[in-house]
Amino acid sequence: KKIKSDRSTKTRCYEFLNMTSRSFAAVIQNLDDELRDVVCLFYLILRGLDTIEDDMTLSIEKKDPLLRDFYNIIRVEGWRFEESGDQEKDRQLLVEFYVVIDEFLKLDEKYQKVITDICKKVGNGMADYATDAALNTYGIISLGDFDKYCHYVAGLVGIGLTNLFIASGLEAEIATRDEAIANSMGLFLQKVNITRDYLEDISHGRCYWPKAIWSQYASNLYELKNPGNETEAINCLSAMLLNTLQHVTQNLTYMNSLRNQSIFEFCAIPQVMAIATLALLFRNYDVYRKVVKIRKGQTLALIKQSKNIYQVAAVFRYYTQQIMKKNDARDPNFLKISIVCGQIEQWC
Ligand SMILES: CC(C)(C)CN1C(=O)[C@@H](CC(=O)N[C@@H](CC(=O)O)C(=O)O)O[C@H](c2cccc3ccccc23)c2cc(Cl)ccc21
Repeated sequence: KKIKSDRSTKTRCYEFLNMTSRSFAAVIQNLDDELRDVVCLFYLILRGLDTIEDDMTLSIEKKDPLLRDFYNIIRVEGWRFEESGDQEKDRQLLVEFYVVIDEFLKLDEKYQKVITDICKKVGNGMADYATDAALNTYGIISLGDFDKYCHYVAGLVGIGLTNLFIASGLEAEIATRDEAIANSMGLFLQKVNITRDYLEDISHGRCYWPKAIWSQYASNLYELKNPGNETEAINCLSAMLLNTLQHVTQNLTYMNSLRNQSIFEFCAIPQVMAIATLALLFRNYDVYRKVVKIRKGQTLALIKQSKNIYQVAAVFRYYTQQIMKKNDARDPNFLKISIVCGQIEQWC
């Protein structure tokens, strides 16, 4: 009986992984044996946290303790959560969360320690911002707030992954130990998602674009998408791109320090997707009409181009040149964008 339940709980975890994240699940399953289960569980635990944070049907009184206590919850055998409302596939993960917990508690202590530590920091960070959103104040005012929020929801994931890579013994390079560049890996991905998801987020009454940026182009974030403000909207988008591009050279340094092939591809694929998405978003008014995504065919081509640092550098060089071509001298960010693109091309 026990053996059967072991097989089914681990299998069930991978079913959730494939259910909750399309293309990325394959990348995780491609990791070396030592890290595959660890990263799969880390991903599912973070997905559980994210589902609770994103659930607009949960009152702040319910949500706050759940987020702050999640690092303990992942040790409570049998725990499940049935009140989560909106996203069906994510909801099912929480209904059967005890499966993730069972597998998590089987991990080597050194991995449990890393994941617990990150969960505690992410949970508290999310709870801090959830309160702001509940109080309906714009939680993200300054560029510092922007980097802090992204640190909580994505930068810490980079730091956690780096600690898992080092704990596994598959990576030892000092450069990856530098928390600032591991943090930067996450900030880049999250800022691209935030820039891309403008319409979806404001339709849910959430806004993650920092006031320090949008207030230079409109008196409120919702106004940006109104007819007649096209030029301001496009230039605001450039300012978001400029803020996001600043992480690229650190990320290239991080990827250049990786030695394990499966870890390299695991880290490189989301980065090349992100730069391709960012280039597509640049000066693209569709951001204010729908969620702009790169085509499936482009995704597959990019995955093939993520095998080593030379290929990744070539991809970054290509999309940086695409951005330079679209750059417009009338845009107040024109010069700064060309400078940061120059720095990226220099690195490559
Ligand atoms: C918020 C986020 C960027 C951290 C989410 N995040 C990622 O975006 C995934 C990619 C992903 O989920 N893609 C989605 C597409 C999409 O959702 O837009 C897919 O289905 O293909 O990658 C990241 C991720 C992968 C590799 C290295 C990383 C280093 C620092 C931070 C995050 C890192 C991720 C790794 C883990 Cl373990 C957990 C979450 C993530």
